[in-house]
Amino acid sequence: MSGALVAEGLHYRYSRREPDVLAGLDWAVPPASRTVLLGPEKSGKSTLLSLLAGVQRPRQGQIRLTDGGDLRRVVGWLPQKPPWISGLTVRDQVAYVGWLKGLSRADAAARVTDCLGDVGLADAANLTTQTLKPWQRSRLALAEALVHGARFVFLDEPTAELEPPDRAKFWNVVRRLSRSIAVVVSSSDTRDAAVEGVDQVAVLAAGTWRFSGPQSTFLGLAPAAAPVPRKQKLDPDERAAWAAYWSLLGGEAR
Ligand SMILES: Nc1ncnc2c1ncn2[C@@H]1O[C@H](COP(=O)(O)OP(=O)(O)OP(=O)(O)O)[C@@H](O)[C@H]1O
Repeated sequence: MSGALVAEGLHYRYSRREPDVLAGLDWAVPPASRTVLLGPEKSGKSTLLSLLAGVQRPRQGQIRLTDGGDLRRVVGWLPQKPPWISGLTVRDQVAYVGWLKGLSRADAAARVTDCLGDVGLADAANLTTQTLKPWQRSRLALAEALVHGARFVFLDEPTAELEPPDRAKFWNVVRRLSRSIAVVVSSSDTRDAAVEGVDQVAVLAAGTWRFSGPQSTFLGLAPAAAPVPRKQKLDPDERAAWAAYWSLLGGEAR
């Protein structure tokens, strides 16, 4: 089994005039795992994931692999609003991104078929990007995040726009991918923390951890006295996730 990705003492702020968004965060992402990162709006989820994915650099602190590999070669990133190149086919866009990430043309072309299969887009390989539905576009971006052989992928709010059937299919893709790679999913929907097979849950608020640990421990935090949210029908685990989150945020969650 290969090593974990470890972050130590991460500090980040967007400008000198503004306070730190992250103020000394430590974290570890195990290999071949599924992690859900929860937090209220503007708590720093996107900032943290973009640092871990190498899109931005921390002001202080370090991110490293415990097995000493080259971080840039093993991380992949799915932004909240993934861009696409109009006019290319799905196959060509993924191959192009692979080439941009340093693969030879031949290696990129060879990886495309595997990646599109892994994300459930094999049937869409010859469609042009502008004809894709939103869920297909986010799968395309996921294939791009994986094309160079990522071992850790960071997905920023990938379930935010998905209806329940597409959400369930998305989690099936994550389960399949995480047999060999670590998948970290940020979300503002506590139902994602209750999905079967999630290993780790982390809760970030105002740039500091309120919780980080196994899903079973997280669900066990649920106080019986938590109010029941009215807007959604929740199964027992989803209700436990919501109640645990609510109590970790000191009753601020809605
Ligand atoms: N490009 C940017 N320039 C300046 N400030 C930013 C930028 N991006 C984020 N911020 C600020 O950093 C803080 C954390 O934002 P971030 O997007 O990381 O949180 P988040 O938990 O992902 O929020 P959301 O769920 O709303 O996307 C917020 O105060 C936000 O306004």
